[in-house]
Amino acid sequence: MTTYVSVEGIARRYGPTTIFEDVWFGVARGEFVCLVGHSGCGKTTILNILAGLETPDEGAVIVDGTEISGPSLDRAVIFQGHALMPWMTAAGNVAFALSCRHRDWSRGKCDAAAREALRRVGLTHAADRKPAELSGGMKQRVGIARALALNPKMLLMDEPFSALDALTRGSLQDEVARLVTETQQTAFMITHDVDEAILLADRILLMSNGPGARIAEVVVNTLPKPRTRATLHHMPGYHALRDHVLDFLITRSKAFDAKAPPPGWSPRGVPEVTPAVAEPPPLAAE
Ligand SMILES: Nc1ncnc2c1ncn2[C@@H]1O[C@H](COP(=O)(O)OP(=O)(O)OP(=O)(O)O)[C@@H](O)[C@H]1O
Repeated sequence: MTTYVSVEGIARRYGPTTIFEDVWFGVARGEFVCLVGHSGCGKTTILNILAGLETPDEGAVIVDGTEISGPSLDRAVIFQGHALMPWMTAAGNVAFALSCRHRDWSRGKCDAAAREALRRVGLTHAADRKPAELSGGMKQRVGIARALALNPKMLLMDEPFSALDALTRGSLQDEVARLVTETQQTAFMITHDVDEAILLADRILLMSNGPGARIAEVVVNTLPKPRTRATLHHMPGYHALRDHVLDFLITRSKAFDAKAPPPGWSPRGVPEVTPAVAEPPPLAAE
């Protein structure tokens, strides 16, 4: 896989406080990368830097060979809140984004493409409703439809399901897993939910606690796709993977010290681990 995004030594500082520094990683074309870490370590800042909404205090982000200098419709963001325009219908919201992306498209073409995008997320029936007439999950679906309709080169998601109830969250996670696998979408997502990361990610970046946070470890998720929430925990390797990420969050994220790093760690050579292969396959059913 070719590297699409290259994050090269970025840092964020506020006065004397370094939130994170020396952060290096890449995202390959078609890859789904999740960033996991405790509150305050700088995850949203990193996503905003990738989106071009913030500039790093040091380092650079190279996308497709060019350093980014601001936001682009090539990198669509799905936020925690859905950020829909309340006076427009669901279809209107998606069509508006499409008309910004494709200045030469007619109103009819934008509307048809918007309705197709809403169909893909199961919202055909709600296309003509305004956000106030939609549930939280439906609104978030509109946000997802809008981002996917733009056919971005990269999808950036900041805890897109965290404000939803557990049932809605689960079904949307499955939908996003299906859609990104189908479309081979390159994606970068922040989550606090370990199962969500295991469901969606090809690689999980584990960030140590701030201040002075770093990418401490990269976990390679070898569980086969397609994955669904219903089958995930039966997959051989799932428990080893989950325990590894949880152990990091509970103990190693605090203990990590970039001045006395674990053997084999360097900012540009963060160790990749593959916990799932360490777990023997379950015994065959009698
Ligand atoms: N204007 C500011 N001045 C000082 N510190 C700031 C400012 N803005 C953000 N920070 C700090 O930067 C750090 C990183 O914030 P960020 O939102 O990126 O963290 P996060 O890992 O995404 O957190 P969460 O998981 O809670 O969303 C936080 O510790 C925050 O307190």
